[in-house]
Amino acid sequence: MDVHPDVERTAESIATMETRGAAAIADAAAAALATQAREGEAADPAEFRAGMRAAARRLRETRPTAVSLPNALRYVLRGMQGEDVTTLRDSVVDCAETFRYDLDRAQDRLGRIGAGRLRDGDVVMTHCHSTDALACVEAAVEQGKHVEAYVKETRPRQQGHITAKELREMGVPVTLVVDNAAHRYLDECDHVLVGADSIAADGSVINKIGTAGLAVSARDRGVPIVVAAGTIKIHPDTLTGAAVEIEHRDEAEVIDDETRAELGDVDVLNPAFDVTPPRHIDAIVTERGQFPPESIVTLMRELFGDAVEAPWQEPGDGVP
Ligand SMILES: O=P(O)(O)OC[C@H]1O[C@H](OP(=O)(O)O)[C@H](O)[C@@H]1O
Repeated sequence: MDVHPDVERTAESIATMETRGAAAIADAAAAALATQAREGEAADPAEFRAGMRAAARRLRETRPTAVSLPNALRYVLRGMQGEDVTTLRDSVVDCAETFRYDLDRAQDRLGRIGAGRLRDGDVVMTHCHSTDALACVEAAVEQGKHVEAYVKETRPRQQGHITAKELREMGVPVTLVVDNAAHRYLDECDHVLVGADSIAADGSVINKIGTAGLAVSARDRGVPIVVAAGTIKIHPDTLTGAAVEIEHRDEAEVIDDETRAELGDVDVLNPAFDVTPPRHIDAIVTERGQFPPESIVTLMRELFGDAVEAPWQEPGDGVP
């Protein structure tokens, strides 16, 4: 079934990482579902529902690791109610709007909670670019605290440059370092502050590749590791034992054509994420408060219950 061109464009933009970051992906997916509902050409309720499921599947298949994407799709499709096309359409559009509004508010709230951990004069080390992590720094700055940052470059896509720029816009002094220099500068830092793409039931944090190594180094240097992540990053499937799929991206992000030719027969791996175990994490800051990683499972049960639906599936199709 064809999906609305806007859904196709959004899916492309997520897959190519023009739209990136777990929260931004969730927001874009909800907006695309609203467009599918508003502008899709469905003759009857069954066709409307099938069109919504097809749009959700197209968005779902773009990137596998950030659970904010399927959580957004679940939220919007669960709100799809009605016996005629107009009611169905309105319910999806309303639900997508509520989701996007709540996502924004949740980030503001978690920012204020995370800011409570930062004292005047603190230095943070960041990895990749996380809007949740930056919300904590921004709130601290708004409270009048002076915060400085060591920003890891984050190979291969160098999202650290985005972080550096946004911190500078907040007036935060920034020192950009290559990833391998993190250990050297941790003694000058009071916190490691990162985001998350998914949080598993045991409190493991799945985030940009390099987070796990940074956490090991930070433990060694006695620097607390704080993960800023809205509850949209909680991965309900892990409650029943499912593993979080780690995305592997193209080798072209790591080496160019010329280097590829020089290297010859060499395998290149480009995993986008890694898993930091709960024992290396001090706190997970959400809009519902901050939690030790081990207690995330309680929040997960409260928010998602035990049954995880895949509302984009066609009836009778067993594959989520
Ligand atoms: O939701 P926010 O906090 O903005 O971002 C969360 C995480 O999403 C990013 O992944 P990518 O750059 O899309 O691969 C980073 O891993 C970042 O920590």
